[in-house]
Amino acid sequence: MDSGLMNVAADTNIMKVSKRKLVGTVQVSGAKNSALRLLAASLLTDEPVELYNFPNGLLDVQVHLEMLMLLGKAVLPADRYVKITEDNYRISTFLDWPGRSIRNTLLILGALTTRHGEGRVPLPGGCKLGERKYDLHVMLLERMGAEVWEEGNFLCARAKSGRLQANDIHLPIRSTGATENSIIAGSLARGTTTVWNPHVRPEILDLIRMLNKMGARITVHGQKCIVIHGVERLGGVRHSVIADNMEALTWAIGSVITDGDIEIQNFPFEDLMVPMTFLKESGMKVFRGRDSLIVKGGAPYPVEISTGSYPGINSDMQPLFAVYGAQSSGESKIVDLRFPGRYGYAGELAKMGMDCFIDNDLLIIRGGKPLTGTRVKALDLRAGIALFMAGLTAEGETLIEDAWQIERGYEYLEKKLENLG
Ligand SMILES: CC(=O)N[C@H]1[C@@H](OP(=O)(O)OP(=O)(O)OC[C@H]2O[C@@H](n3ccc(=O)[nH]c3=O)[C@H](O)[C@@H]2O)O[C@H](CO)[C@@H](O)[C@@H]1O
Ligand SMILES: C=C(OP(=O)(O)O)C(=O)O
Repeated sequence: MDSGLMNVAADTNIMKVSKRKLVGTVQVSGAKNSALRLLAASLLTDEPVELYNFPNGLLDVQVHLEMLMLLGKAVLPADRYVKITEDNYRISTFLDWPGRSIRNTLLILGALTTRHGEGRVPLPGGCKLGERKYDLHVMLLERMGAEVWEEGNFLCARAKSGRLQANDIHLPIRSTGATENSIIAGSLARGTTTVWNPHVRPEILDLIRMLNKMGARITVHGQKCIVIHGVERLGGVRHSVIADNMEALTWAIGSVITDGDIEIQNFPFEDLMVPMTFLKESGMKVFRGRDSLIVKGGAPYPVEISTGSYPGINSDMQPLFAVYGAQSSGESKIVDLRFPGRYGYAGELAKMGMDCFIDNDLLIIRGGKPLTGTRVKALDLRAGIALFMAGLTAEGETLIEDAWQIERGYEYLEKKLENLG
């Protein structure tokens, strides 16, 4: 069966995509951006952490699990499940990881420093989205009594009094990672930490739910603040990872633009209210089941969106909105307020025939032009999946270089596609 996707050369990591409709049923996996945070939180306890609905197939998750093992944790993966234990090892506070780094090393540093008083981790990696600073992570650890410094390719922290001290953390922007790191660091700090202007989004609520099950005392006060009463120790936990809203949105958009018909199971309705409102207003036809969404193909209309904090449209979603807009007759406009100028992918889509230009911070797409397959490059994860979706609508073959980027955030893509055609 032609899955529409073939990894033609594993060594050069090129993915070949051809035109096809997506028809059938697909199950949304556990969320990358939740699973990674929960893995960092597993460092806060010496007791077992068991995660269900766990996306073992994701490249970033595999990197993270290996990092945990390097630190002294034992990892037992099974089907959509992982168990992390400490087995009497002394956990190392120096993550001497020689491979590709991930953004989550910042949270690993927060977890090591709050539990062991110190940590040393590779500088953060992750998608290159223009300037991606980590000054807020440094600021919050310093506010909690740590000294933080860089040493070559490593970021190091040490609690000056041996244990982090709770404090007020005022975030100037609703940073996802800085909110998560404050929660992680605050959970074992001495006293009460208040995070003002936090980013409250589904992945963060999932992290808080798990930590509270472990014995943490964290309360969310709307978008105003999150209060964390530090505790002496945290225990083991069994927890289920939330569904990946990015993956769910990908299949919904894929169904429309390939004129397909997909039932998306495990659809996180609550987490996608705003993006789905925009898409429904732009021609997406949906039918809601109990925990699934059926999306039928049809004519997409142009979109006008800006990205921002939850419940708004996540910056990660905008490359998919661009592909949606490219299929519609008319002009679509995108502005990314989270990562201004995150439009590198548009240049790659232009190679396939997408008619677009950038005007200051605005991306304008003149939709309705047919796309043609050619050789393009996945500049980051979401750029990669956007090219992949565009490839499903293009005449001829699309060859995506650096396709490993897609595997960072989409597991079992080939297998899922087999069920969709
Ligand atoms: C693993 C994970 O969950 N990654 C997500 C997380 O990234 P991440 O947590 O890195 O993103 P942030 O929410 O922190 O970034 C928001 C904005 O704050 C700025 N900033 C951030 C930290 C800092 O120390 N200093 C600073 O200036 C960033 O440059 C950006 O402009 O949220 C982003 C959206 O918000 C998503 O695109 C990423 O997929
Ligand atoms: C930007 C992303 O991830 P990371 O923060 O891990 O680079 C993403 O998931 O799109």
